[in-house]
Amino acid sequence: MRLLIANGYLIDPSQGVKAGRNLLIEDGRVAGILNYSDDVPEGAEVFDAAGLIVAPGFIDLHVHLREPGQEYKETIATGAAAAVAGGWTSVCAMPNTDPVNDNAAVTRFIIEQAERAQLANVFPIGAITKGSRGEELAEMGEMREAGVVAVSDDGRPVPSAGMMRRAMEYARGFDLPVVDHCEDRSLAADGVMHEGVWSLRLGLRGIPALAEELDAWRDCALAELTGARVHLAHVSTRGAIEAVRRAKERGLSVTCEVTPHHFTLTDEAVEGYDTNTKMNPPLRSRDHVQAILDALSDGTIDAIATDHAPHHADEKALEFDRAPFGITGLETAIGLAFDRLVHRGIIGLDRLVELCSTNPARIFKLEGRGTLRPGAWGDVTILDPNLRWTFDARRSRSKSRNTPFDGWTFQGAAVATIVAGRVLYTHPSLEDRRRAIA
Ligand SMILES: NC(=O)N[C@@H](CC(=O)O)C(=O)O
Ligand SMILES: [Zn+2]
Ligand SMILES: [Zn+2]
Repeated sequence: MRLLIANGYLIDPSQGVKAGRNLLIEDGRVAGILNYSDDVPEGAEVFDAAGLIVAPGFIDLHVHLREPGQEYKETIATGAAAAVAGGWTSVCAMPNTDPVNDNAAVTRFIIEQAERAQLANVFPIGAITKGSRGEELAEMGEMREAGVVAVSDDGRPVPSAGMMRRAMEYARGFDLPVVDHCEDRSLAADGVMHEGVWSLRLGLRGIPALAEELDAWRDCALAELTGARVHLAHVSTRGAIEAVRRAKERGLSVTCEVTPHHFTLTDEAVEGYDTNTKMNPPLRSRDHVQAILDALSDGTIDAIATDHAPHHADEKALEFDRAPFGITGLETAIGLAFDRLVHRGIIGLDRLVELCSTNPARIFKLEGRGTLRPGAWGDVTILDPNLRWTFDARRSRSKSRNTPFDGWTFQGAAVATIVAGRVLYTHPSLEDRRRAIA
């Protein structure tokens, strides 16, 4: 099986490639980077990528697929379908399912379901503590054997510094990164949105920025103490970014991700009490959003991850106080990244690829991903920086529609998603781009 992605502009930061080249994929793997003038290899199907960017497959470090246990919100298959429709060739699945992915049996189940779906690659993340209850460490060794690529109690913070220290020491022994959801629950209490002018005005209980910042500082200090690989999930505050910046200056193995909603929206979006503006961490004030944009452009932020968190319409139909935290994000992330970051000059195209592919692969040590080196997996994301399109949540591949971006129009999209040489998604604008060569 041969696929030639022809006439595109290749951007692969992992090998410093930024040039017009053809990409050849053979039997699921990258076989080579060719010149436009080279002969089309015998029997290759040609995908014409003229005018498009060809990048190593995008990897989302943070999604919630809800299977096992809450298949009415999402399944591994529907989540993986939404992923490829959004340009993601791989997603990393958080363990807050029911049961929690805190043992090898659940890990193996997730991998089997993903293989059955034959869509995006799914890399499971195991729990840090049993049931993510924060009391007893989970069997990280067994889960690693079964295929987890990181550990996290996402959805909940690890409650004490002592427990986090032991978790980091244990995870370090298995060379697994510890992904932390930073939230000091004694400060966050029963808050439902960012604490500030808008929470006052709307009469909603606030979550102070400090709830995230305290845990971020704690985890950076513990990264130094333990030497563990530490990755901060969904950072949303100036202070958390400052903690990461300092940790990096000290040479610690600390990385972080931001979500598209946190670089796009402020807490003002909560004004209409739309529960699709309720997520954890909450939408922050303008000053925090500015800090995120600065950190995206100066390199402090390593990755863009969606924190795709599907919930059923009936749950989101409750009043703001009672609705669950979380929004979907797989299909709007790249549109938002183009609109809000690339076209506003905050990042360039190569940095976009770094944030969505090169760095995520490095952070979770995903072998043969995030690169188009010969021998790597033939996972490719094709981008059209100029395509104008409108997101219609009713046509989402996800089972859930809890998004604040329904009806938004974007300039820029992922227009084709290729996993191991199989073209799994193409935007309708690309019909006629594929032809088989006899
Ligand atoms: N982000 C959210 O608001 N919700 C996530 C949990 C989490 O990421 O902390 C969920 O699982 O629904
Ligand atoms: Zn979280
Ligand atoms: Zn999450």
